[in-house]
Amino acid sequence: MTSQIKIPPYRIHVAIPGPFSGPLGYCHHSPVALGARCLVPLGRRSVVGVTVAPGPDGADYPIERLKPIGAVLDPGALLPADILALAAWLGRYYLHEFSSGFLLALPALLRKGGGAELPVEEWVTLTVPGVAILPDQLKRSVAQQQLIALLQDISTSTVRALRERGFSRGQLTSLVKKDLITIQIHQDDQPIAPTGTLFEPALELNNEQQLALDAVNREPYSPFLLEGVTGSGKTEVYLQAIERCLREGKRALVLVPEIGLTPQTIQRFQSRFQDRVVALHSGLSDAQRLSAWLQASLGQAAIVIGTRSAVLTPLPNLGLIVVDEEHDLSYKQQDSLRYQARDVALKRAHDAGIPIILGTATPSLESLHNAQTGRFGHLLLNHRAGGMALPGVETIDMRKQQHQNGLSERLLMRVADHLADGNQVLLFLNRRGYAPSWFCADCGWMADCVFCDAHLTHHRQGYSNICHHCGHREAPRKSCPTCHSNQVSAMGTGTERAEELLGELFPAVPVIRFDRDAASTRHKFVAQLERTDLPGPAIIVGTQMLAKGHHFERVTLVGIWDIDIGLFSADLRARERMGQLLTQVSGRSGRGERRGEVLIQTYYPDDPIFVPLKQHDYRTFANDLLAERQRSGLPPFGYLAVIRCDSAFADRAEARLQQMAHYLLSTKRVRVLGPIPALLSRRAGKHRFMLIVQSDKRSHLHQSLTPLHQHYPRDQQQVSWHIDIDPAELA
Ligand SMILES: Nc1ncnc2c1ncn2[C@@H]1O[C@H](COP(=O)(O)OP(=O)(O)OP(=O)(O)O)[C@@H](O)[C@H]1O
Ligand SMILES: [Zn+2]
Repeated sequence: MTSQIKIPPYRIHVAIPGPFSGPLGYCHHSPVALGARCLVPLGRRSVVGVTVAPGPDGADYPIERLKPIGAVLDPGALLPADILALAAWLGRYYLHEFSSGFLLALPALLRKGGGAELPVEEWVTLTVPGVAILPDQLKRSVAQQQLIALLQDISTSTVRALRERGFSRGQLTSLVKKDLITIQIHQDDQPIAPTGTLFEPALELNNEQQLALDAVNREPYSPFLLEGVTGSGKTEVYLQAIERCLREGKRALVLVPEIGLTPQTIQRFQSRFQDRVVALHSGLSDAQRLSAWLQASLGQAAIVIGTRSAVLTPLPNLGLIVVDEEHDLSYKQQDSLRYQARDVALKRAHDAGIPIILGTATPSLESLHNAQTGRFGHLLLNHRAGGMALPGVETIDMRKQQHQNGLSERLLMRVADHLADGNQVLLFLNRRGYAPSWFCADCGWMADCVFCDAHLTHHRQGYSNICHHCGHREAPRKSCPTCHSNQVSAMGTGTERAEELLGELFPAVPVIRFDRDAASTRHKFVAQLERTDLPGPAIIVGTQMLAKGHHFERVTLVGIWDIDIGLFSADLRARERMGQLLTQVSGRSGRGERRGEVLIQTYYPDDPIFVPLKQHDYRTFANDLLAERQRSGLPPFGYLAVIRCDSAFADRAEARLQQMAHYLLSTKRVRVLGPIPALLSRRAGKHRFMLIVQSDKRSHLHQSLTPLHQHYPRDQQQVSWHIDIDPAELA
């Protein structure tokens, strides 16, 4: 008896989570659209993958030995061709698992195999009386008047969209009771056509803004660096460039740093455009993220505004990309697939043949170099938009000052003056917690983390000593373990202590703190931001969270409490970051009607970093750094990768990197430095080493590094390692 098993005739290539360098082959009884998800067997498990084009060696494996696909989850392509191509490029370029770009492109629920349908929505429509009524007739409620006026403008909307605009369920219900609107439930997956119609008129551009806007042409791929001093009105240029893009029926993608995507930012876009704006950020639940993603990919949104991973959002007929604060560190993912979203955005714009605007007051050295060598158009806004002058910047020589916990008399007096004038003051202290160390005044002992090569930070809230690297916590010792003295206490000043001190000095003034503890969630962060809107003087104190493009209308004094530690960091980019941070933080001063002032406390007032920064000359500062980079062949004049390796056994980690160094040197295409211990040489019980790999040619770097994954399995003998292409820091 012969039984004939019929082999499904179609060969399907699927990108699957795991350490594979290409797609895996499966078979199926019918063709499957590229970009659809399917459920496939992998060992004993069943996993969700994405169908893709065959890899280089995908065609020759005998089809009878392929396993059949378990189920096809999508009727057509879920990821369009442009995103598939970009996702494949991501894995290759960043030398990571083949599937990582595809998985990054999908919202979590879709990665887990969930359905890709938009949830049903509640739609609000005006009734006949609702169309006819004059909003003023709703005498008692301003909100209801605004709601009716809005609906009369846009005719229909979802309850969700109205709530995003700040209207409440109760206000809607009142209008239903008055028979002015109806709410109906149905699903809508029809794309809309962007129109660029505005709710509020655009601002009249000043000369520089107009020149910048006019330069952003419609030609195929044209990248621009929009370098505009703080408060120069870069956002208005984005808004008007987007308006023109929507008028042509195309869509726009806007990337912002994580902390910059506040309800205020989203509102700024929503109150300008009648077209739908969809936001993608880490504050969304999985279901909300899925809904936003589907709206974007179905073409229901005209503008998508999002953080790092939004760069891979499918958007039909994309016409413009904007990357705000392009220098921001949050664009670089620091684990797993270590991509740089700004660079991915450039690649996306290039492949789509569309303009892209990178905006900032403090360009990254890479972007500045690209602009100065003509690879990017260079658009300049040298003046503040409202005609306000940039703040005066001065240093305070701490060697000559009396101080209380690091707050000098001079700065304290100026704080008091500005508060007395009814203004707000912003104090920057890049150190969270109560104090950076727990210290014995008799012998100098300091509390260290048992798992890391680092001191513990003292936190008053919760009264504990915490390691900021691994999260280890312990109760502060009351006596010194070395000399048994009881003279142990917190030493130095962090934001928590600064808040306490300022509260004692200015009991009548609210102190609003921003750091990862006081603003640990998006919600808390926004609540703190809202407190800064209350009338009257206030002190805002916090870490670099404060530096990211926030527009505090009434801040007239910015005080830099302590940045000296940043002057001596060993990291390649430490000075670049320092200059950016100082410029950005200083730029929060004097943005409203009153002239601002900036005071920088330092024990090193002669450090050359302060000379250009006092004159608001970020460019000279950056060009000095560029000259140094050129001398040493560092980016953007050469190409870098870091291989980091860690293990509970220091010798094993070091030996693994030693082997890699030998191999890499044998390719004769790269220079290798190391293995050397990482800046934090032990973290969470693991010893950490790194290898710095450098080349004058990008292709040489990739050719040398690509084979490493085959030669050295990633996690073996308790050693794990990864490659970081274009590292943001060498730490
Ligand atoms: N053409 C204009 N006329 C009048 N006011 C303007 C104009 N353009 C922008 N503004 C106002 O100037 C202020 C600063 O603008 P915006 O926040 O866009 O600056 P920015 O360049 O993004 O600054 P930063 O880089 O510091 O975040 C805003 O209040 C904005 O409304
Ligand atoms: Zn630790």
